[in-house]
Amino acid sequence: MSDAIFTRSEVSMHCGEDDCWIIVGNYVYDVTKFVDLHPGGPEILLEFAGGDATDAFESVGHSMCARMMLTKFKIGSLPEDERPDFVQAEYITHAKISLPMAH
Ligand code: HEM
Repeated sequence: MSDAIFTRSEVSMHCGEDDCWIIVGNYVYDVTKFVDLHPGGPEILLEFAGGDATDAFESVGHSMCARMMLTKFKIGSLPEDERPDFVQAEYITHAKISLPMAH
């Protein structure tokens, strides 16, 4: 299931509180069930519904716990030509603790 490829355009169709996908880095996450549970509140997550939350997710300084949590919602990846041009930190890719890679 997490081998699936979704374009940014496909992701953008899942933009409601009952169907909420977001992009963080190279990956696509279905966070529908998490929206109401988000410690930062549902509204802030819904602002990014169907869109790219990479910068917002990183700039808040989410804990390792939040990063591990994110991996549980992964449903697929962006096509290679739609991926951001940075190397995804391993803690998101494999849900294991490691230092972010240098750009
Ligand atoms: C689905 C992805 C997300 C997950 C799994 C997640 C998870 C969490 C968790 C576990 C916390 C508690 C503090 C911590 O452990 O770091 C938190 C806090 C917070 N999150 Fe998220 N978050 C997500 C997306 C976002 C996005 C896109 C934003 C947008 C800016 C955001 C904004 C915040 C803020 C502002 C807090 C701090 C709340 C406070 O301390 O009052 N989160 N998040």
